[in-house]
Amino acid sequence: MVLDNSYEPCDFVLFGTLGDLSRRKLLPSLYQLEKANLMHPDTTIVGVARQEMELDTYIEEVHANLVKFGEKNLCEETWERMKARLHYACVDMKDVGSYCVLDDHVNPNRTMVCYLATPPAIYGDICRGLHSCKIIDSSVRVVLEKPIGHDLESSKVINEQVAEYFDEKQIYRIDHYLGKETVLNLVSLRFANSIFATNWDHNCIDHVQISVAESVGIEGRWGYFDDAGQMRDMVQNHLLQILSLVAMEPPTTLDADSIRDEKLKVLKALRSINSFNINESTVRGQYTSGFVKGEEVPGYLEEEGANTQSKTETFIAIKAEIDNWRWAGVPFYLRTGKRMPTKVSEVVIYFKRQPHNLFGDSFKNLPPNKLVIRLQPDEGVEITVMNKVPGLTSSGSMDLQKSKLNLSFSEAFADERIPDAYEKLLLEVMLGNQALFVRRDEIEQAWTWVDSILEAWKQSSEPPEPYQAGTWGPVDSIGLLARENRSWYESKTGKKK
Ligand SMILES: NC(=O)C1=CN([C@@H]2O[C@H](COP(=O)(O)OP(=O)(O)OC[C@H]3O[C@@H](n4cnc5c(N)ncnc54)[C@H](OP(=O)(O)O)[C@@H]3O)[C@@H](O)[C@H]2O)C=CC1
Ligand SMILES: O=C1O[C@H](COP(=O)(O)O)[C@@H](O)[C@H](O)[C@H]1O
Repeated sequence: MVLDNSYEPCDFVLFGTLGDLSRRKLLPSLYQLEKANLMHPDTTIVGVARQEMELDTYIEEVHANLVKFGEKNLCEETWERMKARLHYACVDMKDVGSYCVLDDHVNPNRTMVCYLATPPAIYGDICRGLHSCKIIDSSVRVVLEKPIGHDLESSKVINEQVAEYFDEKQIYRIDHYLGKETVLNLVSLRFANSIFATNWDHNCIDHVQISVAESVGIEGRWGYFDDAGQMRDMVQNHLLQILSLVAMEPPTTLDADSIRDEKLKVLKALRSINSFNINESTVRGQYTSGFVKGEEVPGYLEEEGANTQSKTETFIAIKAEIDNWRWAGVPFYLRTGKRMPTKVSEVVIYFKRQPHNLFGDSFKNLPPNKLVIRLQPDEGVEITVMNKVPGLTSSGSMDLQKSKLNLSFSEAFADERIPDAYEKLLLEVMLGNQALFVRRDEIEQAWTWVDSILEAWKQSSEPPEPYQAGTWGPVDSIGLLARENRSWYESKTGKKK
């Protein structure tokens, strides 16, 4: 990409610049944009935190973080350019009076991007603080990190607090999965290929599987995770966003609202899961100690800081149904968990079997065609097809074999570096394009669906099923598909389930 005339410089103000997300993801992503010459020469980066700090110390801090979490061997020329952009402002984000210091760092004649890498509980305080020093006008953009709320009600409160000062057109809600190259590729795969565009419905598709497995546990985040669980941490946002992109109708254009309107319709069409259908539609689990990649790991209840009575789920499998014309009768099976054998995210489309068998008794059960979209790692797309085995047979019958047409991005685009999701998203905010950010109504609709499941679990008083770390989740998750004569896709990168 090359910067064009429409790309304006901005003051990129990073609230929570000393926090984990900023250090591990945001500052390294800004560095990569710098390296790729995608930062406007006049753009500045203003780090904001509550610690008193000289600019030189902040610069040293950023440098150390880039080395630790970004590139070991920083490109000196890139770093010199990035360093020249850095400012630091000390603000107690809960103290309205402390925001005036920002006047010394931002230029009122330029676009200001406020990235709130702080706990969502203080988003309202930050907006109030910015308002108090008269810094907000219609050109200011605000970026909100997830999770926005804990349920529909608290999400509405946060959204309202921000909406008091910012119009929806100024608000960029992050779901970092929308910045992943392969998630974006769902749109091109579906709508740039007529072979898929015309076969993408209940006439041709039997069912869809979306799996997002992680081998890590909760990584020292007990306080946050135990309150959230896998449902709020992964399903409410990432899995429902992937599902929406897979299931949405073709948007009229690729502009932000066309895409978001279509995603919203999918979320609205999701059949409610409640106490009547909770047992047949969901399975939740909690990991016990085990081995992941040969290393012994503790169970969830033995993690540092754990409450040993916790019933929080670390694994979920859901049979989701979309009540609309396109998807009637096509289940979408979602599965996500911590401490699974490997890190792998995939969407697998199972097409319907052939209506009639031409190939004799040995091929009575021809396997269905499958489209496997590997989101991470080993990003790529694979289709399984049946082929004639070359050669002659005395009976004259045809021998068939299952083969794979495999497009691996690392081979096909060997010279291209796959950017981190945050690089893409930060660039889009600076360009002022909201297409990859989640609109308020989408977030609230997703909460409506998720809250109903959480409420049904609460009423059932059943604890999550234990599963050993290093496995693919509780046995019942296999049953969720097996009772419909289906099974989970066995990932190439993973072990047998
Ligand atoms: N870390 C991650 O991988 C991910 C994080 N997120 C989201 O990103 C956001 C930030 O998370 P994370 O970086 O992990 O959190 P951290 O707690 O590591 O960082 C938050 C930062 O906000 C600062 N802060 C909090 N309150 C105030 C205040 N009153 N005044 C000034 N500064 C304040 C903290 O300052 P101090 O250090 O002084 O307390 C800290 O630097 C959260 O919304 C989180 O949910 C989302 C996805 C992944
Ligand atoms: O948002 C989150 O995502 C990560 C997984 O992200 P990925 O890009 O590594 O797939 C997850 O580990 C974390 O718990 C969650 O908050």
